[in-house]
Amino acid sequence: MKKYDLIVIGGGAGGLTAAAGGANFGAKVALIDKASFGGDCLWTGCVPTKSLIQSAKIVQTAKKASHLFDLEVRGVPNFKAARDRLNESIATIQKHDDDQRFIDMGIDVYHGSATFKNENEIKINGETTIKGKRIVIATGSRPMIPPIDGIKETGYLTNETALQLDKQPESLLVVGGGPIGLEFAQSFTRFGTKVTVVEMGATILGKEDSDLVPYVIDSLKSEGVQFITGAKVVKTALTSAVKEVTIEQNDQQFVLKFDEILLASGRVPNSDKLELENTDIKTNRGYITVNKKLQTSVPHIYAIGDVNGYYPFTHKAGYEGKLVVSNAVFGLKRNADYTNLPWVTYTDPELFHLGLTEEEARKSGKKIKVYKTPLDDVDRFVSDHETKGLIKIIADEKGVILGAHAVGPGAGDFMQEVVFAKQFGHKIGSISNVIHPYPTHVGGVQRTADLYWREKLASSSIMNVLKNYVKWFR
Ligand SMILES: Cc1cc2nc3c(=O)[nH]c(=O)nc-3n(C[C@H](O)[C@H](O)[C@H](O)COP(=O)(O)OP(=O)(O)OC[C@H]3O[C@@H](n4cnc5c(N)ncnc54)[C@H](O)[C@@H]3O)c2cc1C
Ligand SMILES: NC(=O)c1ccc[n+]([C@@H]2O[C@H](COP(=O)([O-])OP(=O)(O)OC[C@H]3O[C@@H](n4cnc5c(N)ncnc54)[C@H](O)[C@@H]3O)[C@@H](O)[C@H]2O)c1
Repeated sequence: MKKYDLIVIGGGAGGLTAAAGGANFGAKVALIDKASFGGDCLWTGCVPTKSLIQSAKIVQTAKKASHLFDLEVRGVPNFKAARDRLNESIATIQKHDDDQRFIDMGIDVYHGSATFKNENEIKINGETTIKGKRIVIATGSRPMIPPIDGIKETGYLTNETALQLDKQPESLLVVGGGPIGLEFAQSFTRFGTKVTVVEMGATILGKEDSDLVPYVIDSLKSEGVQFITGAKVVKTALTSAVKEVTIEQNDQQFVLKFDEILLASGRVPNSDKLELENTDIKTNRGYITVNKKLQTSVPHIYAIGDVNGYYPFTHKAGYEGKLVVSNAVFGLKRNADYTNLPWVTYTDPELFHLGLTEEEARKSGKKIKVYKTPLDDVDRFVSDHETKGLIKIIADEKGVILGAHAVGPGAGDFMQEVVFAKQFGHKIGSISNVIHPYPTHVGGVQRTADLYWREKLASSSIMNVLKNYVKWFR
């Protein structure tokens, strides 16, 4: 039986980082995946959806150009061409996740389903058994299929199938108003599908700062997306190639008809096929329980990425992949810390999230200050005619950044400066003191930080002294 310092189960964002890191530092590593390496992000998540979003943006820009500049733009956008483009993106990025790259690092690569024989031995496809001193579980998550009466018989799409359609549906019901649902809803709408989103909660994007969400709602509505909130799908049926959907809202039921249904109502962890019953690994609703060092209840076995239930993002899985190398390969005792973990929802306008929302900050009991700049106060957005949006930074009384949120074109990029400042303990005032080129979108971040000094000076007695000094000096 082959023996390893580190066995990594799952070759996605988390597992690939952990395996490469371990091998770089001289550990003997085995990397197992039941499919090709790359995981959800590469094949059915971030990469193809962002490619589709960009294609849809081109279509939208063409429509806008036609409206604004009397350009003649005619015809129906070719949905299949968008699919080809996203597959091209996958193929190009896949080269970084090729088997050979990991073999060249000295890693033993296995393709097959991994199961625990015991707490040190892993079976691959029920045949080969390998032994590891330390094991990292990085098996990710998959779409949750909600318990809707008739859904299986009616048929549905998930992020796994919606990206490879041959034919664009004329009408689409999206179940779930989270990031997956909305990114798909807007893209399909821009290509001409009539999209309705049903969301169980009182609002879509329920985890986001409530000041920002209306901008996304307005933008999607103006493009034709319909929202039904505080509602759930209770029943579906297939009648002469049309999907009949019974929706319940305020104790009333009504039926709508769609060509397709996309389920985007959350995720479930891929832990159920690992035969964890042969170990003492504990789970909570299927998510593998870990401590801050990312150890499971069996200390030499770690769990990273979506499967541990914390923040299902690629960059979080990558962060944990690096951390687990420190802990499992070097024997350090580093804790995971998500205080400075940003995320972005790639609707148009984009939505950026870092740290506490205003609601959370107020609930924390701290005395807080909220600094806001609407994008129509930022020259670059004004000259772009892209003024729908808001930048918001939440700080404590001393200017320590607690949260930062923005909605607007490119918010995911122009807000990164705040992540740097927050992570390295720079206060909001420091952002104001950095020279920003004019006119940039990130200039809006500086403008928001300027508000801190403006308020400080206005409320300070030094201001009166300064005014008297200036009078005297003149
Ligand atoms: C539509 C969509 C869009 C997204 N967009 C973004 C985005 O823009 N930005 C962002 O940060 N995140 C995004 N995400 C989330 C992101 O894809 C995940 O957080 C990330 O892929 C998690 O990485 P992971 O390593 O935990 O799991 P994965 O990358 O999913 O990797 C898990 C791997 O484990 C393998 N595996 C599972 N079980 C076994 C087994 N028993 N034996 C062997 N192998 C196994 C799988 O084949 C897979 O390759 C998106 C997700 C979706 C669904
Ligand atoms: N841009 C990004 O970084 C990005 C993009 C896509 C996904 N992701 C990650 O993937 C995770 C999963 O995304 P998601 O959008 O599927 O999940 P989510 O949990 O964020 O949102 C699902 C939504 O569906 C609603 N819902 C659940 N059951 C329902 C039902 N039966 N009827 C109507 N509504 C229902 C929930 O109230 C929720 O608002 C996210 O948490 C996110 O972290 C990230």
